[in-house]
Amino acid sequence: MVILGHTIAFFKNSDKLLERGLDYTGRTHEVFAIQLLGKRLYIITSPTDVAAAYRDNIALKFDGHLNELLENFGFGADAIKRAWHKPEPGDWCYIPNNPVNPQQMNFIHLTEDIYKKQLLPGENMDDMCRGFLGALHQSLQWGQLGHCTTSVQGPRRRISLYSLCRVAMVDAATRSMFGSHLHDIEPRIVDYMLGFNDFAWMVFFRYPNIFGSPVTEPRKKIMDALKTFIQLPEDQRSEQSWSIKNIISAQEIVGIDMEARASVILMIFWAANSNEYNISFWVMAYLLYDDDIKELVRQETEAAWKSGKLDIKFLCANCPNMEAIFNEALRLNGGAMVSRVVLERTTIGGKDLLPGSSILIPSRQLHTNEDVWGSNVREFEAARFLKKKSLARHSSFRPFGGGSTYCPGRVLAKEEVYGFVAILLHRYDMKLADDPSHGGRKSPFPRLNDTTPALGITGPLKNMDVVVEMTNMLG
Ligand code: HEM
Repeated sequence: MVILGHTIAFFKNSDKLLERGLDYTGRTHEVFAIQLLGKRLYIITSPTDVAAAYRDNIALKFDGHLNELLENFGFGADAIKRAWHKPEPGDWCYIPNNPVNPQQMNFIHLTEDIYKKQLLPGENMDDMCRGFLGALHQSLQWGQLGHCTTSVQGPRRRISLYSLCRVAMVDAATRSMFGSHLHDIEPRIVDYMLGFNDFAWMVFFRYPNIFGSPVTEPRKKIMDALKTFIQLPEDQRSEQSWSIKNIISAQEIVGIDMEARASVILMIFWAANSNEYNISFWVMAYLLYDDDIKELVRQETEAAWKSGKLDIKFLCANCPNMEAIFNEALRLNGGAMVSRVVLERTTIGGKDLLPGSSILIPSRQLHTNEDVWGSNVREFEAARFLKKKSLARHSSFRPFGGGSTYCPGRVLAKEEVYGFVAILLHRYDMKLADDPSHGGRKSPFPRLNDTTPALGITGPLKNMDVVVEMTNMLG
């Protein structure tokens, strides 16, 4: 086994470092290791090894990794102890027939259970999606687009696609979880979430805080707003989602401090926001750069409008071209690096993994494995997932992770992104604007920002936006 690379190379360009690792091992996709902040990280990239790692819930556990995450987000030792404590009769946190926690789970597992019940398909998920789409119907109105507009000429305006996606999607996710309460407490909550997400990798990878990190201020502003929200009497949180209400009740019972309470909500709030605006940006960009595909998807999505109302279930079940493009966008831009702590000696791909180290499953390297995807791995191919439907279930396609932490928001995410695209294409004629800085021609397709460690869907490189000319079709 080879010990490669180092911390600086990882933070400078994690993708390049991992590609160097693959080259070093002859691109066989065998397991290799790097040293990161003094710790050994095994990199797992072959489809069979990935499937084996996700199956191994004993030696490769997420719970070990979760403690690190909780600490990074603001949990102290007392809160961690309380959060893992399973209520037993006579305990301070034991309530017989507890309606919030009928199975008497520890707070961590109860929280996971609550957000799964919120996010997996069912009534709670539908409620959340309704809140999200309701917010989009408002924020995507012609008169509300000032925040992303660079110029207006009669019925036409020029907009920044990236700004549109960032603000509209984060605003909608915030309202779907907290109603209007968090906006009322902190009117700049969307900006702060965007600022936090731009540098959230620093929190995850414990980036050394030598010069004061850019994630500190947005994190503090969000935490302050969440602390105020949590302490509101319940009747003043009337628009909150089912899961937020239940998690706050569970926190009160277990008695963790306010910093830890707000940290839990921040983690979930962040998970709901960290991928959606970037994937919406890429899907829209692919459509805008190919008029034929855009027209195909417009016709597909238009069929889901019934008497002026969008039928979201119909939309998600009847748009094969949209589905193929969504998957291809996830494949090319999904950079999640799923991590597990090695708790017991175990073997993956014939290699012994030692306790005390961690594993990393980098989806970018899975999604560009030529043995699986062919020689055009780095190219966008709109029909790739249409031609071979089984690719969507391949072990080397992991935009939503897998195993015990398989993204519970994956179905909701699809409804939200499809809904966003369907509303835009229904209301507006959208086309690429001529770009004066490119001699009046269209700007080149934006490049993926692969320069910082990715936690999910990555955005474009700084200053590589898509400028769009929009015309209002609804008058
Ligand atoms: C295209 C959009 C999305 C992508 C690509 C995505 C991706 C992921 C990935 C890769 C993980 C696993 C992380 C790990 O194992 O370390 C994850 C977990 C999670 N996601 Fe998503 N996600 C998306 C949308 C959403 C949405 C909309 C929500 C909620 C509204 C959400 C909530 C969560 C939660 C709560 C977890 C943690 C699960 C756990 O640890 O048990 N995600 N997501």
